[in-house]
Amino acid sequence: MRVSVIRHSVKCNLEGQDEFFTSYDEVYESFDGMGLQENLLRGIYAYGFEKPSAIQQRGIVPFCKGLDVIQQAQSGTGKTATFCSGVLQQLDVTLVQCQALVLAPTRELAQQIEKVMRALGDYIGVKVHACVGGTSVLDDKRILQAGVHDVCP
Ligand SMILES: Nc1ncnc2c1ncn2[C@@H]1O[C@H](COP(=O)(O)OP(=O)(O)OP(=O)(O)O)[C@@H](O)[C@H]1O
Repeated sequence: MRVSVIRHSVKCNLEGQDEFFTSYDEVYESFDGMGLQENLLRGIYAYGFEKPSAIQQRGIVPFCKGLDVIQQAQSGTGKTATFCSGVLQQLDVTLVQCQALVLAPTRELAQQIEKVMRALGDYIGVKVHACVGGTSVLDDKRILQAGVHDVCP
């Protein structure tokens, strides 16, 4: 399914119906209206976000509903916070085991995603770790063995 808005598009593929796309055109103009858990909302506001960006208005809720979401938007439009919010909303932090794997094409991006995930998930108590080149594999191993919810390799 494809929603196209000027320079922003969110494609959502409904699970089990991947042969065709249908429109998911709900727009949420505030974070409050998205049905996010309170501690995630606190993290979002504490990070300084007041109003969702265009891609966030369209992308966070379908992500939280478990739909497959492809986001396409220009750099700096808020895609990272969109999928971080979607991941954080669905985590069960009482289970200290890896529940999300975020793949990024560069070390810098993986570390940036780790930072945003940790900041937005601060009040949830999320444990995030970026596995990137140039750092100790032994440290990675130790941290992963101790348990994390989210890994950004
Ligand atoms: N709702 C928001 N309110 C205020 N600032 C925001 C909001 N969403 C994102 N930002 C800020 O805008 C900047 C760009 O956001 P982000 O990195 O999520 O964009 P992106 O689309 O993932 O960019 P890129 O494609 O370059 O990775 C960041 O500084 C982020 O903190």
